[in-house]
Amino acid sequence: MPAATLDAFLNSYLGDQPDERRSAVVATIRQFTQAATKVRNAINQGALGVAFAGTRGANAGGDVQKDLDVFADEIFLDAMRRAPVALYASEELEQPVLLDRQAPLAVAIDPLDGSSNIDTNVSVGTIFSLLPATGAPDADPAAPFLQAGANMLGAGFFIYGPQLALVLSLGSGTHVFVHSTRLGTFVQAYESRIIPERTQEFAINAANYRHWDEAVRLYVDDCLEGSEGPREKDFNMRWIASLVAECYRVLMRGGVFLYPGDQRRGYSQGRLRLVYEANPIAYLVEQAAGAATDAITRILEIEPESLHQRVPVVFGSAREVARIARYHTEPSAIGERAPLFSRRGLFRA
Ligand SMILES: O=P(O)(O)OC[C@H]1O[C@](O)(COP(=O)(O)O)[C@@H](O)[C@@H]1O
Ligand SMILES: [Mg+2]
Ligand SMILES: [Mg+2]
Repeated sequence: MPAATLDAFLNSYLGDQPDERRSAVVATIRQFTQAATKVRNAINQGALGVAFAGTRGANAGGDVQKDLDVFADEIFLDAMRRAPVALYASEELEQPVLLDRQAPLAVAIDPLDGSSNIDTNVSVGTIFSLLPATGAPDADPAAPFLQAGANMLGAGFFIYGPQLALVLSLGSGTHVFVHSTRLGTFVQAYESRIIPERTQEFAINAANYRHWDEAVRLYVDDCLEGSEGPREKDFNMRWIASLVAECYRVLMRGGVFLYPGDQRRGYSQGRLRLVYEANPIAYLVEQAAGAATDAITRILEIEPESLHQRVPVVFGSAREVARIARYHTEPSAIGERAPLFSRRGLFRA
């Protein structure tokens, strides 16, 4: 495949007679790439950087805030001040920031995803969504962010890993660009991604096993039984604790990711945030022929009720995501572990 630059890709998205919205999308992505390069440079400095992994208080969602979370938020907010963006809603901020009330876009962002990995030199990232700026930005700044994810104009994430990469969808496929230090720009590295519909790899934080509901336990039990269980094949398990890294892996080779709700206090809706994390990831996964649900319902159809709400998340290879929904919606099959053969029919690959 000839390597196309991000610029060439964005120009072809613009077409010959770009409308205001498309022009705004492109201008915003250009600002994002500059900001991401700055954040990557800070991450590359590791402990040599300024107060790199220090902690602050808690953010709007109640998570411990690291200095790098705040630093990344400031860099991206600053970049969005130079973009045609009306409102900036961040995981790190209580309320959206009003930037340019005339502008056509609203940006939702998780400026630094996977922050628990900062000190461990594991990939972290920045996740963003582009939404149409609806309503009156002064009167109701939350309104554009409470649209169902299906209304998004585009979504993406940067991953600060061994490679700096941008995963991007503007509504027709999911594209991966790697930053070329030689060219000083992002270059398309792969064909538009297609997530295989079947998989033998799952990702979940198994330390929470005792807190899960029965459907999730049964699903994982069946995977762990491997070729001797009802799935009749062996599985591999992964957990990076960095959503961007998990999603990147799924885009590259398939797999399924679960962060379900569980019995821990504050975790009934899992850990991930609908507006800042689940929606953009679901958009990218669907655009790559995968599926994303809250275990049952398609994520992109959920209408957010509040900016920082959490949602259970299951995404990846479409058949595996559908199978996990069946573990939830057909409890009779779940309740009766025996006879094994009755489950075999229902859950066979
Ligand atoms: O530590 P846990 O419970 O396994 O959760 C890991 C998940 O939390 C996250 O780190 C949440 O994102 P933030 O780092 O932006 O808060 C995800 O990237 C990851 O999938
Ligand atoms: Mg996150
Ligand atoms: Mg974060």
